[in-house]
Amino acid sequence: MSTRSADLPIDETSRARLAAQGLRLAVVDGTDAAAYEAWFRAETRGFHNATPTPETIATRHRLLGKDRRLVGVFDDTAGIPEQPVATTICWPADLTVPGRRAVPAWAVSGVTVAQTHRRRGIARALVEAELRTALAQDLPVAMLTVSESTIYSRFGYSPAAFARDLTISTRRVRWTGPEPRGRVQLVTGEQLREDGLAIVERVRLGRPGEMSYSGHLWTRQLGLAPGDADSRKLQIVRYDDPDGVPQGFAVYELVEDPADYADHELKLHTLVAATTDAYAGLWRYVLEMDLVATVTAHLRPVDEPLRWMIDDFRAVRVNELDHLWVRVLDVPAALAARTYGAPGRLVIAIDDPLGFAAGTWAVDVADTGEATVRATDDPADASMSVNALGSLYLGGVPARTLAAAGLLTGDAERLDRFFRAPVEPYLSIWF
Ligand SMILES: CC(=O)SCCNC(=O)CCNC(=O)[C@H](O)C(C)(C)COP(=O)(O)OP(=O)(O)OC[C@H]1O[C@@H](n2cnc3c(N)ncnc32)[C@H](O)[C@@H]1OP(=O)(O)O
Repeated sequence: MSTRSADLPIDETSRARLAAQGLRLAVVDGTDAAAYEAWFRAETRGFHNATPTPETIATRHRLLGKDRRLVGVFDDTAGIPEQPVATTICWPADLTVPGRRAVPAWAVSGVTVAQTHRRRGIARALVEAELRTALAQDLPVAMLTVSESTIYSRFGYSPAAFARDLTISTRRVRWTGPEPRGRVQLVTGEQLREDGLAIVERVRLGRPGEMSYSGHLWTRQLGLAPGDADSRKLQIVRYDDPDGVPQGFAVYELVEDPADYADHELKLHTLVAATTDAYAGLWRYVLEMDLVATVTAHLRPVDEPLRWMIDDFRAVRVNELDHLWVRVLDVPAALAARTYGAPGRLVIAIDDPLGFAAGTWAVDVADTGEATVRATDDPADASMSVNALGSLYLGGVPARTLAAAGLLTGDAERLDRFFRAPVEPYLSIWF
């Protein structure tokens, strides 16, 4: 699948649109080291990051060059013509949906346009091209995580999974949760390379919003990406159950407070647990660290049990952010990929300015929760934009909320009976 993605031809509509401006839209051959480097330098610059070292470029090329679709927009009159003036990188990944199953999705990332070429429709051409590329591969859904939440609604994307950043005042906290029965072990990233990924894989289907990943995204999480200056700060622990089986891990760094050595901040980068015991063991370890006054935890699930395992609710301050944005492209395939909370028939009318998802669709749900979905002329129970459908898709956003916000009309309670999932959607990584 991935080789095919990289080799698919460039979208003709966007190619012609950019050619009219004297720009060349092209697939970049990621297996060619020089072409990859030029693309990667442009992407790095687009995100205002430091110029990558040769080591970083070589590693990224090795990990990403072969199995990602790299796209660039070239301006042959630009100062560095071999470097694209715009980039994107895409690949197929499995997105977990309600019902412990996954839908194949088009992950879109690295969308940048050089400051010299902004606001002349280049990003629009790139983003729309990759929606059509997704459909050309029969991928019913596209997804991304965003730098700014103002960009992607116009293309039919909408937030479907939220996340929270936590700031915990550890001196106020006493552990009241279960006593973990296993053992927390300090390990190296290398030691966790295989076991850790196996744990990630085990939890993935239990949580709508999680996606399949490995390679670069996993290496980065463990601090094993060469050339990553921050990786030396990372410490890693693994949780082994009483039988010695690895059931979770945490990756964190400690930051000194120059004013008081006893007031370090522990930045929790990742905490993944396959069992409630591992969850308790890892959080307790983190909260009881000596010389630490504050734990900050980035990108945590909105239904984090932690606050119910300590004696002071207000020791945890919460900041919520939109995280995973979903774009439904093929309504029958996308909706049939998940299960539903109620049997029966639901008819929804979808408005989609780009056309892909537009229509009236009957969702017939069997007692098993599985659905068949087809176009219908029946009157709709509810009407909404493709954006609202994207937000409902993983089961986390209540239809009643969207109705109250004026984003859908019709029987929101019925929609909620069908669409709401028992597990809050969550994605534990940026991509
Ligand atoms: C999934 C990801 O990769 S998220 C990362 C997004 N990239 C970044 O944040 C890197 C820095 N920013 C950039 O590189 C560019 O400014 C981009 C990619 C955000 C936009 O590129 P441009 O080529 O300037 O956008 P383009 O001209 O195609 O604009 C398309 C539409 O988006 C709007 N738009 C573009 N950028 C923004 C923005 N930052 N905020 C709000 N709206 C925006 C434009 O007004 C235009 O609207 P309209 O067509 O509805 O009138």
